[in-house]
Amino acid sequence: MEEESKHPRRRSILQKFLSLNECKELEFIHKSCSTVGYRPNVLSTTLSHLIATNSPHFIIPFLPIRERLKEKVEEFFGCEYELFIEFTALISWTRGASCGWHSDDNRPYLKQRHFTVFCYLNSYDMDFKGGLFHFQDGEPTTVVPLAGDVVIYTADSSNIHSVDEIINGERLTLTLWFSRGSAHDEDAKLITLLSKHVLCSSCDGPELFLPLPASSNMYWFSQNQASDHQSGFDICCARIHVNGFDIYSSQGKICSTELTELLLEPLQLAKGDELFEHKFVNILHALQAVQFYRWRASGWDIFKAQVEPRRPIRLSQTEQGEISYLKSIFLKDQELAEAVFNTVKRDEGLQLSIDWANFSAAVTALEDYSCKLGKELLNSLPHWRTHQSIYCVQFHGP
Ligand SMILES: O=C(O)CCC(=O)C(=O)O
Ligand SMILES: [Fe+2]
Repeated sequence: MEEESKHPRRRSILQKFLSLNECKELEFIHKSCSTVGYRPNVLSTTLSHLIATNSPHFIIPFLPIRERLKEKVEEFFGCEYELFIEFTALISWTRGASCGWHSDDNRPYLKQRHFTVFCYLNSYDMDFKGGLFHFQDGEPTTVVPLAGDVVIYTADSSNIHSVDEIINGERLTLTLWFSRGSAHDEDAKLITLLSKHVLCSSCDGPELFLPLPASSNMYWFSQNQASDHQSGFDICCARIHVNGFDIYSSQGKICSTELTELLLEPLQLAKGDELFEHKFVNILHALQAVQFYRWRASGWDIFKAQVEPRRPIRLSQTEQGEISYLKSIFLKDQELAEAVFNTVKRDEGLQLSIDWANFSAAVTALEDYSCKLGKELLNSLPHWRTHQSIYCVQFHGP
């Protein structure tokens, strides 16, 4: 009771708390790494998933944002130095997803969640239709998701809320829950995972952080729950497809028993009758390049002059046939894939404007970007282990 009267605040909207580039960078990570979520039509990227798929370096861009949010939540609710981040995830909702009235601690196993933070990474009407957020009572009642805006509220029953059904597009948030209980500290769990996964794989240098796909079920999107891969689609192939690319397997003849393994093997990207010569280590690596290009596409002129354009190779009829065959396997329902992932208004021109010289520059820039994050991770990890806390470590010198 006393706690209530001292801190009666229950919610706040922080406008433009994240920069547009922060939103875009997290969008890149989500679209490169997400898996099908815990509910139909929902996709998610958790930090532990990034570690498990050999992409722990992608945790780095979350750190300054997590720190700023923690500070803000503690300040707003008057609990400085008392909170722990319980869970961090990128979550996207696609057509058909919605959520009725509820509070965020409404299950016995969720009682440790004391405060909720939703950062909107894209915008209502521009990137998706539907998906308005409502509080059952009090002010504000309705929140219109806009890229960069953040909603913070107490996770208890004083903040009953709902989200309208998504009509179209992909609605993306960075979601965090905060707890007063140190036993629920996400950092401690992540440090344990990082210590296991990273220390053993990093001996040869950070350039080895190439993605490693999880089980193929985790990427299979289907309308019916009991998915046997006979309907629906692979989300990685679908994202590559809606960006105007195809995948080509250089593994020679396709043997049907090994099809599910195929996406774990080296493959190439194609567009129309042109094949890009670069070999990606697996589907996630190819997807990363496509999403990176999409993220940075506007600034490529600077890079273009610095790289030798790699000439595309013309595909033969047989090779084009193989591409169509792969599509028929991994995009069983192509119409559904397009309906789920096609954006609402933006980037309509992107599919038409792919230029292999620019794309090649993007692949090189992605390597530099990943290498920089990888180095930062490897330098930070000993500090995190010592302090049992994940934070932005300041490095001096070159
Ligand atoms: O994405 C949102 O705006 C809210 C979603 C929500 O209420 C939840 O995941 O508990
Ligand atoms: Fe909720």
